[in-house]
Amino acid sequence: MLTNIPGYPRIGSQRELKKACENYWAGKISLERLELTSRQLRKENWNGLQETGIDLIPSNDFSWYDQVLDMCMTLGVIPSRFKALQQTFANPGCPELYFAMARGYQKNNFDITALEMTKWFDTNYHYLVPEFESVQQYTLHQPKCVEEFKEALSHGITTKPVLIGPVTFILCGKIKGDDLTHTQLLEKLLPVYIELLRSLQQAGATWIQLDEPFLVTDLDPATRDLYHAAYTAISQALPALSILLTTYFGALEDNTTLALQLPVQAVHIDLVRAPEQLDAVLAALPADKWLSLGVVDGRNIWKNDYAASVALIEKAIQQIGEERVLLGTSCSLLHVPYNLEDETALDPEVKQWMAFAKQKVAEVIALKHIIAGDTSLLIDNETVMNSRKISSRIHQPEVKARLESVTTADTQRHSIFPHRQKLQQSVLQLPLFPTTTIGSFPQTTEIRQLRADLKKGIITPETYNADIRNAITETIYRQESLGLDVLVHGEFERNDMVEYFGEQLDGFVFTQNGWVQSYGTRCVKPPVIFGDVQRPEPMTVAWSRFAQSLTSKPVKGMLTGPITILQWSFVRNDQPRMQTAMQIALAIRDEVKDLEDAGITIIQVDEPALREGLPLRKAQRAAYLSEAVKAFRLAVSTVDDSTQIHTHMCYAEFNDIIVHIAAMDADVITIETSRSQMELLEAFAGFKYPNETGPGVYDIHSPRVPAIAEMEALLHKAAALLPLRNIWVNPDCGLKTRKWPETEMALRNMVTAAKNVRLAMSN
Ligand SMILES: CN1c2c(nc(N)[nH]c2=O)NC[C@@H]1CNc1ccc(C(=O)N[C@@H](CCC(=O)N[C@@H](CCC(=O)N[C@@H](CCC(=O)O)C(=O)O)C(=O)O)C(=O)O)cc1
Ligand SMILES: N[C@@H](CCS)C(=O)O
Ligand SMILES: [Zn+2]
Repeated sequence: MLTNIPGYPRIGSQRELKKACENYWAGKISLERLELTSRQLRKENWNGLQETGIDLIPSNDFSWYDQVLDMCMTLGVIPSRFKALQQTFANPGCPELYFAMARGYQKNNFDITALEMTKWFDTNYHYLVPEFESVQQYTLHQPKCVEEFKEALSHGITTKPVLIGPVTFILCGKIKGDDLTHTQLLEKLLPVYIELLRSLQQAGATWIQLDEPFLVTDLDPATRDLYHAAYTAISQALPALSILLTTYFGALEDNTTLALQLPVQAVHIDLVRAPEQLDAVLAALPADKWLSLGVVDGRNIWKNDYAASVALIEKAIQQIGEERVLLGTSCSLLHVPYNLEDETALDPEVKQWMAFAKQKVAEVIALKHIIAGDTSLLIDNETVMNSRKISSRIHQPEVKARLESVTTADTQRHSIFPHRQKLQQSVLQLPLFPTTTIGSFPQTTEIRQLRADLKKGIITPETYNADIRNAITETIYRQESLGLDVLVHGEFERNDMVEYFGEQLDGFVFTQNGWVQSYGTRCVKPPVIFGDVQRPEPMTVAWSRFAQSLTSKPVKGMLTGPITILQWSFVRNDQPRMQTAMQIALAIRDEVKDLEDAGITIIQVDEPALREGLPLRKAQRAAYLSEAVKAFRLAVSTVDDSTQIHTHMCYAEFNDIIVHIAAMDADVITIETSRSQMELLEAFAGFKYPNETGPGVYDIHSPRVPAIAEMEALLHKAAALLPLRNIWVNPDCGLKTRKWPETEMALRNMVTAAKNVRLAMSN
């Protein structure tokens, strides 16, 4: 029985890659230095996995920014707007083009927007969306995976290169213009894929992992044909290559036969998300195929329940024999932190239930040993599992009782929206096209340093609070002088919009170094929900009250919603996720009420992860959405009609869930639309979305300063689609990753654009 790891974290256990890339971008280190750090990180990962005894060690799971972007560069999927830049940086070893595609490029007389970024399936990891154009000619542009395979070989390690499979690569991209079909695209890409796989084979690769997570989604007949065409062509061209077709994040279900009949050596399935699929897969597995069992959770941080995993493994062994079984994690370990051993401050009782990437690899090896007869490991694990089941730290009867007493009335505002809107207009007295921002302002090095100093005890809480108050004061005045209508306090006191709340809620623990890549060099440290959640005391009220005291303009209270807190945390797996979400909703509800009582007239409850949590299978979506909407409504429906509830969402395609967005019944929703040129608003208009909407007028992910005319044009587009009094003017998302100068320039232009449109509309 071989052991298999589909992918390992790449940011470095101390986020060395983040620091190296950011320093390279800032011109503080050379390319050689960045490459040196990268080589060191890859070597550490490979050596670590080899020392633990893993058989199929991944390579090409490393990336400077994103593995989908790497695939674009490898195959030459480069949008034509980068052509001139590509000629300027013709040397394939030069990363300028790569980073420009990731981050946009606005210097040396170029002004090129980045590739779109979106969520990788239902994770908090973002990938860059490939753009396919009919004029593109694909060639092996930068065979990074071959270089990394050879690099590992030079350390004496034969790795299993990991690539995005051809069909998933196509499906996660966008075809620009409609003169190219998926079939034509596959025909163009396949020869390059085959050339790449051949190069890997020639370099000595025997196993190659092709990731095809789209196989756990609903597929139409044309897409199924793509799978047949792609894998038939690959196996005919390279019959001796062992392809490990890798699926994760769900069950194959109706794609079981399709996946198992493809001409590959082995198929990997996710038995953490979908243990029930094992029987069907074993029954349909052809006699010449191997099965890779993903039994150790790559998406969460809980220790593996060995008894449950062993039952699955033994079932597979009994039916197909040990020699055809591979054993591993459910998916790449990219989604969990490096090493639990680094956590010296974690509550020991909770810590004993947890496992990070390094521990998960050890669990895979332990399971192999148990299968080989070492039952002592099983007994130790059972003791830990039992301690979690009976721990008094987890269950809080008063939380459960409160949740049981929730009624439908608790999830409904007092009056319907038109009535609330009138009341709110008379209280708030806002102009047409009111301007606002999404909440965060630049998290400068100085602000982050303050928090670091507080943590290290270099400054006192009093000094920290005073400095944060100064930052808020300055930001309120900046917003006033920019002429914004609805202000925010800037979120300076927050390390992260989820971790900050986790730190203040019972039932959570948080880590010191549990970093996970979110996009590019940006990382998050998801808090861990281990028990029943409740709010011991107000979390944001003092900051909001202070900010409001500085101005006569409304300052939005700023909270994170229950589904987003759930999605961006590591969630307990001993009760349904939605039960946990409802407990969080009650905690947020108390905060909403306290903010209102403190005189805050507008309260924003962000739900950017609501779309991300949508089940990958359509059949499961309605149930999720109805519960997610209920959780949001429970969180906000405590307020008076005159209090305006905002919500915010980004990174999402909302067309298919617009009905549910409307059901949230927020008075105002601010959404990301600028990268798609407001395409999304057609869905809002078509559906006659009744409440107010702030379609983002500029992309905050890039330092590029948008021109007034650009934003005016977008606002005119919105005005043609929505009732004028329902339109707000705001950026796509929060400004925490931006610097102050570009932020001020962009907002000044935005306010001018709003004023111009107001004027044009009143004439
Ligand atoms: C809106 N987004 C978010 C997502 N998920 C979240 N959990 N939170 C989000 O906001 N998903 C979707 C998007 C993703 N977007 C982003 C945007 C920006 C970041 C980001 O900037 N991450 C920071 C880390 C944030 C943080 O926790 N900062 C801490 C400081 C941590 C730190 O580095 N400390 C240093 C010491 C400081 C020093 O000495 O200078 C250290 O420990 O070494 C804080 O502010 O206190 C990042 O840097 O990657 C993430 C997702
Ligand atoms: N209020 C948050 C939302 C991010 S999705 C912010 O502004 O950063
Ligand atoms: Zn956002």
